[in-house]
This record gives sequence, C-alpha cells and structure tokens, in this order.
Amino acid sequence: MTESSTGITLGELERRAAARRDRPEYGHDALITCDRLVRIFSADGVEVQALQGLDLLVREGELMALVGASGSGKSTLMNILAGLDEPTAGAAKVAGCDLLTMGAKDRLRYRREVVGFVWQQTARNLLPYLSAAQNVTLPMQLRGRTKKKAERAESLLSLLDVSDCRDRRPHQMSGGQQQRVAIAVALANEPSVLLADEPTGELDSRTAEQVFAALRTANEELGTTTLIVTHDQSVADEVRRTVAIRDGRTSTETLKRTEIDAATGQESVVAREYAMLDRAGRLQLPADYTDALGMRDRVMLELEPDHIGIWPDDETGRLPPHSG
Ligand SMILES: Nc1ncnc2c1ncn2[C@@H]1O[C@H](COP(=O)(O)OP(=O)(O)OP(=O)(O)O)[C@@H](O)[C@H]1O
Repeated sequence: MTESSTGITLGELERRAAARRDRPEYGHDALITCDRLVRIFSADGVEVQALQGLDLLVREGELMALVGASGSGKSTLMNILAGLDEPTAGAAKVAGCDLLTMGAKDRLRYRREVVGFVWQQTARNLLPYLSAAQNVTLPMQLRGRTKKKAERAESLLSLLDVSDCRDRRPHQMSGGQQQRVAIAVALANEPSVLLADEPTGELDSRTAEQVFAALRTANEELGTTTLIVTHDQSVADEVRRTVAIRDGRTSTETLKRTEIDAATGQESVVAREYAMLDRAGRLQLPADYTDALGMRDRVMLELEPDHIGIWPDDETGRLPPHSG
C-alpha cells in the first residue's frame, strides 16, 4: 500500500473519498431545504445582501419559528419560500419543488397547492366582501375542487375555533378571529407547508397566544409543516424549535425537549440553545461569550475525544491545557 508524506495510505484516502461520495445529499430527508441561499438586491447602484448563504432544514410535520431583528432577512426568505421572489444563488427546495428552476406555470401551481400563507396584515389575508366560510371556500374553487368544499370549510373553521364567524365578513370579526380564519384559508387546499409571516404582529399578546395556539392545533391535527416568522422572541415559548437569523444567515437554534427526572419521574420542559455550524464548517460564537474572554481575530482550537476546545489567542504563546 502506498503511503503519503502525512502517513495516510492511498487506500485510506480512497476509502474517505468513497465515504464522502456515499454521504446522503444535504437535506435529503427535509421538506424545506435552503442551501447556501443568497439574495442580493440592487437599488440605485447599491447592492444589499439580504441573505448571505443561509442554510436551513425543516422536516416534514415540524412546527418551527424563525426569529430575527428588523432587516435580518426574514421577509426576504419568506418571499422566496412563498414562491413570490427568486434567490440570486444557492438552492431552495420545498416539498420536492426547486424554487430556482421553477417556470411561471409551476410557480403558480406551487403557490396554489404546495404552500399556504398567513401574512401580518389581516387585510391581506381575507377578501373584505366575502364571509369567513366563503373566504375559506374560494381557494378550493380556484383550484377546481368540486366536492365537499362547504364541509371542509366548516371543519377547518371548527378546528380553529371560529365556527361562529362562519357568516361574518372580516370587518365583523376581531383581529385574532380574522387571523384564525386566515389560517383556515391557508389550509383549504391541504398545502404541504404553511408559512406565517408575523401572523401576530398587529395583535395584543393575549390574542397573539390564541393565534399561536391555532397554528399549533393545525400542525398537530393536520400534520401540516409550519414555519412562523417573527421578530417577537416570545414565540420561542410557543414552539419546540426556534431558529434565529442574523445578517442573512441562521445563527443560533433553541430546542425544547420534555425530560423526565430519573429519580422523581417528574416531567419538565428544558430549552437548550445551539450554535449553528454551516456546511463550510463556520461557527458563529455568541458575542457575549467572545467578549467575556476577550476573543478577537484568532482563537486556539483543540480536538478532544468528545468536544472541541476554544481558547483566546494568548500573546505569551502559552498552549491550551492538555496540549503537549
Ligand atoms: N426590494 C428590496 N430592495 C432593496 N433592499 C431590500 C429589498 N428588500 C429587502 N431589502 C433589504 O434587505 C435586508 C433584509 O430585509 P428583510 O425585509 O428581509 O428583513 P426582515 O428581517 O424581514 O425585516 P423586518 O422585520 O423589518 O421586516 C434589509 O437590509 C432590507 O433593507
């Protein structure tokens, strides 16, 4: 067996290359895949990079939130996933549809059948001159569905606890009721994905909770994969997975798990925050961590059997603990 200058045999290099080849494709088991997604806007000769290589995977049946400050790129991402805008580079797939290569006809079918949306502005979700039931029935009519439209509208309104609004027009409903009817409209054609862009932005916190509860019910009862985008950090209490977006990239992720105490058998919900490691191996360290240890420009790394240690660059040239 030939041996390279690093002591690795040719056989070992071939084995590693084969393992890389056989590795499943990124996002192979996800319903939504964003792979190094880039969106650049050009206005008056100035370029704005709204998305800067964003990676995101959402599995089928998940209910998750995407949070971020104003200008972080949330709406840009949402418009791409809704099929209303096209990315500049990277890849985006939803339920097997490629959002970069899709033609105009497929894009229309995608918007009508694959995704449902709820927008922040209640007026954008419902037609003012139709009743709640008629608003829910309309997408089914547009799709050419002939049977059981009224029954489906009725059962969706009941699931979202707004049956009593059946015959009311939007101006005869509260903001929270309008958003729950909007969720029913978005679900009318049984979409694979429900996208909600700041669905509680115009509501007070109690009403917002009811709308989040309606989104949770829809996700649990119908299994619809749901992505909620908001600048409201309190959404993390409402969902199991919250991904934070910063400067056009995903930065941290918080997962909530139910854990059972081995001694007492008592259940508790534990939230843990993770940093995101992108596909190029880049890790964004939280600013409060790096500031606390005065880390800047360079850090020292050490591989341990079960973790990687990171130390501030020490000008005295001291080596990290454990190193020879
Ligand atoms: N059509 C556009 N033309 C030029 N720049 C744009 C356009 N749309 C968005 N941007 C810029 O891209 C960046 C991301 O904007 P985006 O609207 O996605 O952020 P956001 O997180 O949704 O913010 P907000 O919560 O305020 O809606 C911002 O700097 C914004 O100014």
